[in-house]
Amino acid sequence: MFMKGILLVNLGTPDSPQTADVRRYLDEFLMDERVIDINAVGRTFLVKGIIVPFRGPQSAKSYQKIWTPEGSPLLVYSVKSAKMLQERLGSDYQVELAMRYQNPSIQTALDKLKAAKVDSIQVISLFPQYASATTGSVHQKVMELVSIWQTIPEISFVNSFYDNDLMIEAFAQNGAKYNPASYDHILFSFHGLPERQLKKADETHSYCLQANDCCGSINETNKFCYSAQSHATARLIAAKLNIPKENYTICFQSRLGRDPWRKPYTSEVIADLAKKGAKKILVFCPAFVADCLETVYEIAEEYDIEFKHLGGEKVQLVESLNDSPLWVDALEQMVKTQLNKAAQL
Ligand SMILES: C=CC1=C(C)c2cc3[nH]c(cc4nc(cc5[nH]c(cc1n2)c(C)c5CCC(=O)O)C(CCC(=O)O)=C4C)c(C)c3C=C
Ligand SMILES: [Fe+2]
Ligand SMILES: [Fe+2]
Repeated sequence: MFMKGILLVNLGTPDSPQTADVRRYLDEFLMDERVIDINAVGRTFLVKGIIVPFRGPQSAKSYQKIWTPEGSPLLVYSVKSAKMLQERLGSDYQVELAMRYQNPSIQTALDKLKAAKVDSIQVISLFPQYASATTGSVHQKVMELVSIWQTIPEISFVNSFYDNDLMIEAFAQNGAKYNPASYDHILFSFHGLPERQLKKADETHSYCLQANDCCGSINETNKFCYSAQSHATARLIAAKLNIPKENYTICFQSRLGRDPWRKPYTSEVIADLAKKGAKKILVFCPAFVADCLETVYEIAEEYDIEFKHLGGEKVQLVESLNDSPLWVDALEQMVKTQLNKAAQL
């Protein structure tokens, strides 16, 4: 009997919300040359000299606010959805969950798949939209680790799933519970990315952030662009929920440092909406398949407080896919589609 290995990989989270663990996490994460993509000396100075010592304690306080009795939401939901996928797929498959940074590590997960003598490994990075800093980094790490194995099994990688219909439906169903028509405005807030990284992904060097409405549709030039894929995800969810174009804004959150990141910034869009008299805003965060610091703290807590200070009433977060059965349907479909593709070759 052939045994198929499935490796699900999410970003990673600290082992605990204590400063030392948060610092270790930030260090591993931000020293990744795909994340802070500047020269090694500059990156080391910035990360080890500034961000880890100063941001560490501040981030630890934020993590303490979102930590649950079971642990960090990102890990708790990722583990739950991996278990649900294992149950769905049955005993011909072995599903392992890993985190790109910290634990459970990719090394440990790959060791388990190797011990199970799997015939193939399918890697699914849990980021709907491709970015070098996330999916690219996961794929590089897996390739590095597997490259020294004596026998390298068949390996496939899912590049992105920004338009997966079941995933779109899952976000739409979560949003529908809030009756989007009853809100003054809807935001699709994606994790930000430095403009520099978006431009580096554009091999023509003349399209991304330069052509008029460069993210308005997916085409040959921008098909791997994080921003274009984010815009496409937002359009698809909006279409499912019949949200007219003028009632929503696509924006980007969680920027770090002084370099320009993809605009508009969520914080500025929210401030602007408050100025215009909006009272209730509904926020989807479809760059995240599990709730995490960036959703339950940054959006539901920080931005809600800021909006209220500016005269607004509520910033309502649409919960992420977490352990929803429809999300597990989407994962199952990705596994089966990839296997069918391989069988046809
Ligand atoms: C969804 C995709 C993500 C992209 C793209 C991404 C890029 C990116 N992130 C940072 C810096 C930080 N991100 C942090 C948290 C964080 N980021 C993602 C996802 C993406 N990041 C998630 C899911 C999380 C939450 C993790 C959790 O434990 O809940 C943080 C740490 C938190 C903090 O201190 O505020 C930092 C720092 C950069 C620099 C970057 C692109 C280059
Ligand atoms: Fe991030
Ligand atoms: Fe782009």
